[in-house]
Amino acid sequence: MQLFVNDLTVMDFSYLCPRRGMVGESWIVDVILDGGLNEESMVLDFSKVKKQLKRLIDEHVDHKLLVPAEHEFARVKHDPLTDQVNLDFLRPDGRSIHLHCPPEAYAFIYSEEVTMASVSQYLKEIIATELPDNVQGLTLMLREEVIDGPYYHYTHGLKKHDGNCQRIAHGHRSRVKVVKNSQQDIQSERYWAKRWQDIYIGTREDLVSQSQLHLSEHASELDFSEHYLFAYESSQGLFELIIPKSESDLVDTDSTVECLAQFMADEHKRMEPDAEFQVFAFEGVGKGAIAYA
Ligand SMILES: Nc1nc2c(c(=O)[nH]1)N=C([C@H](O)[C@H](O)COP(=O)(O)OP(=O)(O)OP(=O)(O)O)CN2
Repeated sequence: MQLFVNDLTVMDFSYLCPRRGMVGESWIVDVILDGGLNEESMVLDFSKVKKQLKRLIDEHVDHKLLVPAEHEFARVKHDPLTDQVNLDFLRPDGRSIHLHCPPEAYAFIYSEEVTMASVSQYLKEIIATELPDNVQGLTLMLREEVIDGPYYHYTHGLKKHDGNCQRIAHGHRSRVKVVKNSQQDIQSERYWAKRWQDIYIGTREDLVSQSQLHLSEHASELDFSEHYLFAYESSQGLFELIIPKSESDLVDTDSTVECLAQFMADEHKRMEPDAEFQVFAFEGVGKGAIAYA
């Protein structure tokens, strides 16, 4: 017998890609369980499927940075004294990425690439150990939201959030809608899809100098003029990130979706002061903020 649950959850996370850098993603999870019936004549109570599987997925992927631990660019070092993990992703041509964060900020995928297949395998191994004996098989199907217009992938961290969004490198794949003078404006939507294609959105007040960071031996060799350096401390610990300027954008506010929607609306108003703008900024799938300028 097979049991299925579609739209079990949406995983919002970022991953490291040798070519694209840091990529924000939102993947929808569908699941199929194979097994015999238990004493309730069920493969597994839907409520348990939803709660237990979602909890495991949240714990192991959601709001984390996924690292392709077997890629030749990846260097990982745990400091047992501080319980911080240094991650260096040594992309060539000055595009390396470096982090110094609590262990919970990362998920290590033992593969050369982070793909739907490698993440599904990683989660399957974790979830399989927690299933009751009558459930013998598990299939996880990951998919992107179908978006019939422009969208972007961004990574950010919300230092004031009291949950996992405080992690400095988690992200989303998000659609955007811009209305200019009461008409949907595809040109403006394409502008944001290009500007924020694979972007790190940092808050200007989180910029620090190199002397304020815990640099790994790899990061200390960098040309710092080509990188932004961000750091903050929040309830889960100390978060530090060094990332190429060419793959980042700066805002003067926090990067909540409310602030990003307003940032976009204000940018349009600055470029065309005589027009009226309404921006629908999504954060992942099915939620977001609307701003006016
Ligand atoms: N009003 C706002 N609330 C939250 C914002 C925001 O910008 N404005 N942002 C976040 C985080 O960035 C987070 O990444 C949002 O992800 P989400 O998956 O929705 O968060 P949850 O874990 O709470 O939801 P699940 O569906 O359970 O994964 C948070 N809030």
